Amino acid sequence: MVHCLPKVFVIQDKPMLPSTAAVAKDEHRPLAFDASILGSESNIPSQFIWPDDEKPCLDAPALVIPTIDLGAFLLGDSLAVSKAAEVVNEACKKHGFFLVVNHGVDSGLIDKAHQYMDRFFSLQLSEKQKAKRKVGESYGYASSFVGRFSSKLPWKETLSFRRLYQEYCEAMNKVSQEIMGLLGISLGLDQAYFKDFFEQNDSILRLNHYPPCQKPELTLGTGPHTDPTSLTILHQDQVGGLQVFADEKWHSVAPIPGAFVVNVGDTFMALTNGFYKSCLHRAVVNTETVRKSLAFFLCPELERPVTPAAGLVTAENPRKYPDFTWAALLKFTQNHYRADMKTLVAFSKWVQEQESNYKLIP
Ligand SMILES: C=C1C[C@]23C[C@@]1(O)CC[C@H]2[C@]1(C)CCC[C@@](C)(C(=O)O)[C@H]1[C@@H]3C(=O)O
Ligand SMILES: O=C(O)CCC(=O)C(=O)O
Ligand SMILES: [Fe+2]
Repeated sequence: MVHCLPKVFVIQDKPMLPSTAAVAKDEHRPLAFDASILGSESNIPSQFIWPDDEKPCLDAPALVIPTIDLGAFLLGDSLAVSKAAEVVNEACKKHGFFLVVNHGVDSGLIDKAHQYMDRFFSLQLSEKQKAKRKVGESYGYASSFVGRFSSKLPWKETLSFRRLYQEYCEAMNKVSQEIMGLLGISLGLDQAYFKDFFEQNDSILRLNHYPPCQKPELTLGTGPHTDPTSLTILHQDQVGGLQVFADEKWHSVAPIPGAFVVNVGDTFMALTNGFYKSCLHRAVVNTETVRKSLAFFLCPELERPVTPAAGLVTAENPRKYPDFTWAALLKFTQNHYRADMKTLVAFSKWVQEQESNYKLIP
């Protein structure tokens, strides 16, 4: 009901996905999230309250995270290479998540990227809205996706783009190529296999800005999901809030200055025919401090067929997913399905349905 809505909301366009929440008359119109005001609001709007079975635990135990010394791997010493390959193989088969240190990315560049981010998110909402993401597009400014969803809204604002932040993206591209070399070796493939596959790519950089929340036990900065993309290289600030699901429970991932958090996404899981798991994760918020993260999502070229390496399809491990393109999966997550922990299964079903519908047309 309109009188329940705090004044921080501004009316925007219609949502693309049907609401699953009971919405009162005027709540059919989605709203915008003004971080500067909502951070001190103790009356949390219902659209931001997550169902009980998905509510966060704020004191999750810390995960012991496998760590890769990328510098040592790149020197090519055979012992360091086989050690690194063993660590990623184990981590990716189990939960799809590891840390990378000694990666060679200048700390000044990372700091600069965070400072630019501060400048953007501290602008007034009306200014940020000038970069607003258009319906059906995956780039631009989004405040809680109020134009896309109407329940389980994430407590965050994001800015996603492809070409800006050139220097940072180039550094991430280089690191991701090196990690792809290591992932190839770890699967018994040629070091060049995934490097070649991802040499041309349609990657995305996303800046996540999580304002404080007075009731963090009710909300989520980013809901539980696996990334539909291939490999995510995330830099989180020192606040903490990232959680990973491993050994049947949620764990917190303590920030380590200068380290990158790397996780496998659904597209890479498909490329390995399910050998490597896409990592289930989420982000919680807190009452005191703004939290920021920079996520580089390595993605294949939009139209390049995503099909598993021949050596990974065997009699014991037959094909798990249909061939697809990143363009199709991206479209699926932007227009039909909100990425969660079951995206790849839902998408595979959708692809198969599309194919059988197509065959029915004479
Ligand atoms: C292709 C993508 C969709 C989301 C951004 C991303 O680049 C990779 C992860 C996806 C996401 C973060 C998963 C949780 C739900 C989501 C809506 C979000 O909270 O941001 C997802 C992103 C999206 O814009 O659809
Ligand atoms: O902010 C974080 O720590 C995680 C963000 C995330 O999972 C995402 O953007 O896909
Ligand atoms: Fe993610």
